[in-house]
Amino acid sequence: MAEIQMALDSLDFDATMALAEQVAPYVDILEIGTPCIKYNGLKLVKALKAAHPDKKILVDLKTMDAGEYEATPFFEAGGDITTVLGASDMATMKGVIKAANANNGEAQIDLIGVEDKAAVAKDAATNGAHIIGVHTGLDAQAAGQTPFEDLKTITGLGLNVKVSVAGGINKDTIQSCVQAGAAIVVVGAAIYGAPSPAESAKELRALVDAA
Ligand SMILES: O=C(CO)[C@H](O)[C@H](O)COP(=O)(O)O
Repeated sequence: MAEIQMALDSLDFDATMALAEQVAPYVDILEIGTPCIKYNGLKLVKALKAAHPDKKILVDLKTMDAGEYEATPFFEAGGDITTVLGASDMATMKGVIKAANANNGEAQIDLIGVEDKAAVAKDAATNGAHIIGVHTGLDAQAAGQTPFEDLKTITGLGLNVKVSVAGGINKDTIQSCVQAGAAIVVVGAAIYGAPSPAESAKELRALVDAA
């Protein structure tokens, strides 16, 4: 069964906690988005884990250097998954993988901006990555890009890792992502931008479970 990850991309601490409360019944992973974690820091990781001990917390650090050093406190604060850029040095990725393993967590390699995504995915999987993230970022989405072809390329490699997909996923595309082999589907704007985020998350849950 594929997991749904809700991207909490607001900067506001209280709004983030409130949105998590609304969507939690329908999602598996609560993601603290990159701008949100930079703005709010470890305090938000602790608060979110305390409020939702049954959910995985992904901290979208998008680490680029000093992997183990940067990721460790976020795992210790209650994060279950942190992200590291596939554009970083393999030593950085290995540092985050080491921090994850030391804390019973998972390291996700984010392929955002990576030219040869298949090569990085293979290398990261060989080095113990837990999740490979196929990701079209917000700025690339605004330029008309989508993650769907890259998703097929990465799942087609048959690597022994979970594949996550993010980048403008909504109710019209979520089932095809699951059918293409995504173990985790990430949704941000399609939930937080909906008139009722809870209703949107509920609808997406039903679609994923039926896929
Ligand atoms: O990581 C992100 C941006 O870098 C977003 O959280 C991710 O893309 C999901 O949001 P959306 O569904 O709105 O694209």
